[in-house]
Amino acid sequence: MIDSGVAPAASGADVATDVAISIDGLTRRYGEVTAVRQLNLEVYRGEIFGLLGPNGAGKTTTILTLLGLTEPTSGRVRVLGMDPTREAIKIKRQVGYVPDAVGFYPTLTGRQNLRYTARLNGLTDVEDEIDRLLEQVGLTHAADARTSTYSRGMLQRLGIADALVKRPSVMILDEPTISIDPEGVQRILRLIRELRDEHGMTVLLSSHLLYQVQEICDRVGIFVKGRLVAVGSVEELSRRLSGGRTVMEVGVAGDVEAAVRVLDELDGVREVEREGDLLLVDCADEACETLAGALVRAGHTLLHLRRRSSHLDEIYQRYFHEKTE
Ligand SMILES: Nc1ncnc2c1ncn2[C@@H]1O[C@H](COP(=O)(O)OP(=O)(O)OP(=O)(O)O)[C@@H](O)[C@H]1O
Repeated sequence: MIDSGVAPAASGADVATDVAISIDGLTRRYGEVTAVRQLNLEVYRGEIFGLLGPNGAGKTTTILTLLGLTEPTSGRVRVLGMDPTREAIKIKRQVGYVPDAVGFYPTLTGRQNLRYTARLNGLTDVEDEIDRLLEQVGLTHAADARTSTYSRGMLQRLGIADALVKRPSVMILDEPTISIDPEGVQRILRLIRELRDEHGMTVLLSSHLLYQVQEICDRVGIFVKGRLVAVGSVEELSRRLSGGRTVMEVGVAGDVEAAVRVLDELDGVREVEREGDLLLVDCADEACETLAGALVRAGHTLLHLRRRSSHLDEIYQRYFHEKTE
């Protein structure tokens, strides 16, 4: 059994100023299907949090509950301290939402659609902001074309600009880059990171694209069949799975075989393997700190020393299989 690190949310946690989203015992059933089961989760202000999980795991249902677009069967949800069921309109003003399939008025241009959203939100004097957003999502060239001529990826980019027009303090994105080309993805990820760094925006995104999530998210939650089976940073989850063992990458100048002999002798070192110019040292967590000193004392010059953590896809597969077997 893998320790999931999933603890119930503290009661009344949403009143604390550092929590943007709090979910406490959320269950959502559709007839016989339980889409989300006893979910407890907190997303902190200024955090980028990734929801991961296979099709049908319950990610979209959770997001719709946060936006007041569907009601919990039981449990309690708060967004910026507000109850989405009762204050959906207020939440809509402060939360930008990018659904997986974005719809716009097809006969209006991208720019006109953004203007329309701004007006709906009571914002005036937004022309410069709209120009900037179109540039940030890479749509300046198509700003004055009707959205009926946009590709799916272009609509998705416009969806992100549209959610940002109202200057939200929380952004919720469902598969934000699924139709966007790799170069566009890098641009969008950079933008999300900048918005967090510069404006302290809280970001919740769902994705299947694990490398992307690994690159951008501070913490991730892994969903399987309506349950959140693990929460933490990629490094924390990786450490939890490794059961107190670590792989260290070591690079030394000169006599590599002699370095292998030094490492093999150390307490807590289980195996030393070669991978190109590097040595991979499988050792107990406590042994990691002794490697560098031992090598230097034996006269080796250390060129590289780094803890190797699991990639998110490895972590995901492990938790996924644990819960479905
Ligand atoms: N309106 C609905 N009516 C009935 N069942 C639904 C409804 N919405 C979702 N479900 C079911 O709830 C479960 C969770 O669906 P949900 O869309 O939340 O998953 P997801 O993790 O977002 O999946 P995907 O990655 O495919 O978008 C699925 O079994 C789905 O069939």
